[in-house]
Amino acid sequence: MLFLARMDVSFPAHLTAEQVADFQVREKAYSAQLQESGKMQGIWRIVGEYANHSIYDVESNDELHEILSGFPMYAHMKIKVTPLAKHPNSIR
Ligand SMILES: O=C(O)CC1=CCC(=O)O1
Repeated sequence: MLFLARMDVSFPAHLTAEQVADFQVREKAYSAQLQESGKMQGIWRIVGEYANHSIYDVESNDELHEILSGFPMYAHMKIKVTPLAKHPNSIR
C-alpha cells in the first residue's frame, strides 16, 4: 500500500538550538533506516517551507501509523496522509 505524507514541522519557541539540532540528527538516522528498508520510497523538501512530502510502501494503516509515530519529531509535526492508488494512465 502506497501513501503520500505531508509533514509540517513546527518546534516550540522554548527549544534551544542544540535541542533542535538533536532532533534533526535523530530524525535523519530514523529516516535513513526507513529509506534503506524500502518502507520510505523517497522524501522531498517542499520549497520554501519547513515541510516535506514523503512516500511510504507499507502493509497496512497500522504499520504506517507505527512508522510515522516513531519519528523523533512526531510531537512537533502536523502530518497529512493521502492513500495512493494506481492511476489508469500510469505506464509503470
Ligand atoms: O522535513 C523535515 O526536515 C522533517 C523530517 C521528517 C522526516 C524526515 O526525514 O525529516
